[in-house]
Amino acid sequence: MGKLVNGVWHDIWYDTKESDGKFVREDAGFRDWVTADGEPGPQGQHGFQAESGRYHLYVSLACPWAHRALIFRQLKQLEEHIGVTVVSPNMLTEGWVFDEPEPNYGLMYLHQLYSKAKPDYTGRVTVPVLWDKQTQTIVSNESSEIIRMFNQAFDALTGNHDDYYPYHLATEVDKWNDFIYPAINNGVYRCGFATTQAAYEEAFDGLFTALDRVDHHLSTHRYLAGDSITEADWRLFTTLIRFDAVYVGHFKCNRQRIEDYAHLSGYVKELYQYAQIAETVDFYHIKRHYYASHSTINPTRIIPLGPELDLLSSHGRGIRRDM
Ligand SMILES: N[C@@H](CCC(=O)N[C@@H](CS)C(=O)NCC(=O)O)C(=O)O
Repeated sequence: MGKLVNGVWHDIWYDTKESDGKFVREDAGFRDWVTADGEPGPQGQHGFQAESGRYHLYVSLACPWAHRALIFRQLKQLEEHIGVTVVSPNMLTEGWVFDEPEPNYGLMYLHQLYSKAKPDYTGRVTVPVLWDKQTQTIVSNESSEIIRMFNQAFDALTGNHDDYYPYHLATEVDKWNDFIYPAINNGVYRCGFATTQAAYEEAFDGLFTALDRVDHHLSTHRYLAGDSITEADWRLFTTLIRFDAVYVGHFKCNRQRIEDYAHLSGYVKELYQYAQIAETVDFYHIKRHYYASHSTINPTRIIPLGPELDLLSSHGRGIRRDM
């Protein structure tokens, strides 16, 4: 694990000294936007035109943020239009690496792609990365924005108009995202990467208070916003699906498992069983990455064999109705 400083790779772990032992995630460095016609993005970001075969997605199958992008590529039938390269699950001294040279330039390290885009780049080298082969640069390395682009920019090419951020639910989806990101999506990392007892306990309390609240909501609602699956559900899903396999043990998020929740347990199964989603979930990569890469947390790098997960049995969510 490390970062680029002025385009040069340094092998350094997260610095929590300045933040009382709390893990603070860095903002993504590339924030441009793909749009149907190349017009600027919603906040005036530089626009790149949606074209078949022009963009390439670099992901880790372990990473919950990259998983969002992979899910949207699948849901929106972008497989033929946007190529994908999966990094090795082991993130060690060179950060994310490729098991074999990546297909566009034969690079071995993801940080080489970042310095190709910006030779003096300073920042962490994260997945996902949406790469533009035409101008040879990173369009975006922010998953929440990549999935918004995938949700509609390529609709004319794919003919798929499914909308996971519909206008009439946008405020509600944003509200859920704002609640779930700090406490749950990033909350598990704040537990796992905390370096003081107090920072861990604060993250732990926030995490389980938030999970309790979501579980309660799901007792009377099938999904988070409205009566169909939205972006907010997929964003929550990528954390929930890793929870019992990794976060309970490795990140010490162990008050209870998702399987022990009355409603979250069925909800995560329903999303897992949604068409083509199970094939985006790879527990080998998930377990291997966390347990073998974070040597400060697990110095022996031993990867636990369990738990046995039951994700294919009946989810029991079909009869629920919004109230
Ligand atoms: N804000 C980014 C966060 C991505 C992120 O932090 N990815 C992790 C993997 S789960 C990563 O690549 N970490 C490498 C590092 O921090 O050095 C997003 O949502 O796309």
